[in-house]
Amino acid sequence: MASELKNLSVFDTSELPDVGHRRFAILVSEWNSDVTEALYQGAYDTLIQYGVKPDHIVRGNVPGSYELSLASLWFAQRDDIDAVIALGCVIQGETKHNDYINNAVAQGLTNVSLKTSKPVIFGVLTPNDQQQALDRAGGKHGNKGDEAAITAIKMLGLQKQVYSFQFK
Ligand SMILES: Nc1c(NC[C@H](O)[C@H](O)[C@H](O)CO)[nH]c(=O)[nH]c1=O
Ligand SMILES: CC(=O)[C@@H](O)COP(=O)(O)O
Repeated sequence: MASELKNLSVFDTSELPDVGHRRFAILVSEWNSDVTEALYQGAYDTLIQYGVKPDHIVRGNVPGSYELSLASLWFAQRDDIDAVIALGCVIQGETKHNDYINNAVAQGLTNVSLKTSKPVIFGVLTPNDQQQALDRAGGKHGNKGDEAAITAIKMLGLQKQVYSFQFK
């Protein structure tokens, strides 16, 4: 569903799990830092709002979104990390470079989540221009960081359900 039709900061919070004991890594790309810092603040604030302890959140900075995959693997392989939130903003340039980055990051983060069996959330904006980015980093379409954080929480809830479910 396009962001035009669904605000990134509006979501169902009726069945969120207790995450008071859960630990999160938030990775932030340094490219387009005006946007990615807003994404980070949204993700951090959302985690705190829904019960995560401040000292259970670790931040890591990467040079660009392409590096999010490897950094996510490093954190996800730690026993004391339950979920990873990867934040970036890849703005379309003059060449196809953004396509290669976006495809690499999307596949890379997916691979990390499947390799580690942990939520690794794709919080990377892939806008055509700066305004589209700002609209999705606390602007009229909400904040992708909010969405990424609540997605991590919901996936941990599903993970707990899956591993605790018993047929009668
Ligand atoms: N143009 C953008 C980049 N480019 C840098 C790459 O992500 C990577 O760091 C470089 O290719 C070296 O491996 N990164 C972004 O996050 N956003 C961009 O718009
Ligand atoms: C994807 C980017 O914005 C950056 O790598 C520059 O892209 P381009 O050289 O295509 O303008």
